[in-house]
Amino acid sequence: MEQTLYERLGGKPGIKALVDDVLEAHMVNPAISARFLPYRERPDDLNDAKAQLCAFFGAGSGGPEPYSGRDMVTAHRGMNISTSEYMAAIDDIMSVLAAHEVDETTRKDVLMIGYSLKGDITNQ
Ligand code: HEM
Repeated sequence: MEQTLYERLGGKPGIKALVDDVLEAHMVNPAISARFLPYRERPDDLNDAKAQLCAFFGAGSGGPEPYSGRDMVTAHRGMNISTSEYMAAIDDIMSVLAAHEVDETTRKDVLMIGYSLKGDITNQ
């Protein structure tokens, strides 16, 4: 039987490692670092954000963990995230997946899911 996306991403530990590195990448990406650097001063909030992201990606990729965070429109409302900021975030995600040697089909699957959320996240 085919593996779920969750399994292909390495399950819970694999997704945790990806989320950690994606947030680190956002903090040094000049296009979006200003949005994320405040978390450096608030490690508890950073850990909460990471836990929400792990649950979101886990639940969305076929894993057992429930996601109890906000929907994407509500979570990003009022931030006025531009299309170029959105693309910068997607670039970080794709780079981290490549660095973790996630295979190309899986990278494309993640890209499609990310792209499907664009309208919910940008210009809200
Ligand atoms: C595919 C793209 C994205 C996904 C899947 C995503 C997912 C999420 C999730 C699951 C949360 C947690 C929601 C909660 O705590 O209830 C969140 C929060 C957040 N996102 Fe995104 N996001 C994306 C793109 C972006 C972009 C492009 C930015 C900014 C450049 C951004 C900035 C933030 C910030 C600052 C928060 C924290 C909000 C708060 O705690 O008030 N996100 N995102």
